[in-house]
Amino acid sequence: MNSQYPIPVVINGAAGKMGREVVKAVSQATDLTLLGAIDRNPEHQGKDAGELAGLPEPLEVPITDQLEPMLAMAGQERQIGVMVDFTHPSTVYDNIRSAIAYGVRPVVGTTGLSSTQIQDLAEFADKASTGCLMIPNFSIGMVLLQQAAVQASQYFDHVEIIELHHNQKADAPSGTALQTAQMLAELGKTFNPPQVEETEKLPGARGSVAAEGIRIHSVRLPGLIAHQEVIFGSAGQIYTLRHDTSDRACYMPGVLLAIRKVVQLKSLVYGLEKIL
Ligand SMILES: NC(=O)C1=CN([C@@H]2O[C@H](COP(=O)(O)OP(=O)(O)OC[C@H]3O[C@@H](n4cnc5c(N)ncnc54)[C@H](OP(=O)(O)O)[C@@H]3O)[C@@H](O)[C@H]2O)C=CC1
Ligand SMILES: O=C(O)C1=N[C@H](C(=O)O)C[C@H](O)C1
Repeated sequence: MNSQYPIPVVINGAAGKMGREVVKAVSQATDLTLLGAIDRNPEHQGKDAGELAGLPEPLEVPITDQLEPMLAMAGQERQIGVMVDFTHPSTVYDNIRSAIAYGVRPVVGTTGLSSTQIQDLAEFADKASTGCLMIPNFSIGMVLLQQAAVQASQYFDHVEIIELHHNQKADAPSGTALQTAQMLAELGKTFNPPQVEETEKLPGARGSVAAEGIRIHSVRLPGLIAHQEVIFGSAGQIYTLRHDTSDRACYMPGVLLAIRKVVQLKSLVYGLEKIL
């Protein structure tokens, strides 16, 4: 592939909260070109993606709900095309398979896929020798939090995760909290050995166990964006790691990096930390 051409990018979910940020970020990057802006919302069909995202000038890229024709077009470009997906757990699996079928590289921010679906997509990408980046959290702060948590988990046997999000979020727990629990579980020990026999007077009061005894608690409230605490405890001490987002712009350096990296990959890679 010739890298003298900008990478054509199709954004799926372009009218959503994340999609609008990605429209702005991609349109401002000189090595990328916004080829298509997909969104199912009937209210936004035909609107200019740039104007919808709050840019002062139109980008002359209209919002359309036609994903497949747009992927077909991206698959015909001189440079490998990329589909960025920030949609919904109910549609992302099919979107990824379609993109790969058209030779377009998916960069997936949408969370809520099951581990079976992720495994299946990894096999599909592998067979097609097509790169796919699945990244539950694009912010550098979260990567650093997770690294610190992995380090701390060597010294603490008790840990719980609290994730807090806006109340428009479809999936619980968050993809990030699940990934964090998985990272700690990979250490090979079981956390939170029971100290007493517990009774939940209300089902779910103690959260849900993700892996190796690690519990995740999910909070949903208007006014929140995305936040996570990993709380370690041992006799006489508490060690708390916390990450807060105040603007979805925090994800954009990670999204742009992923777009540039995915065109070089031949299989599915999970997690921002793998491409830093
Ligand atoms: N990886 C990361 O760093 C981050 C990941 N996320 C994840 O990204 C995803 C999107 O988040 P966000 O932008 O906040 O969500 P929004 O609801 O704001 O945007 C989602 C967009 O996808 C559309 N959509 C919803 N359902 C479908 C469907 N079945 N088929 C096609 N399109 C659909 C929505 O349309 P409509 O308005 O009609 O519903 C909307 O335009 C979520 O899974 C979220 O968890 C979010 C932030 C960061
Ligand atoms: O829905 C969100 O907003 C977010 N979703 C991702 C997740 O589920 O981990 C990433 C971040 O927490 C924001």
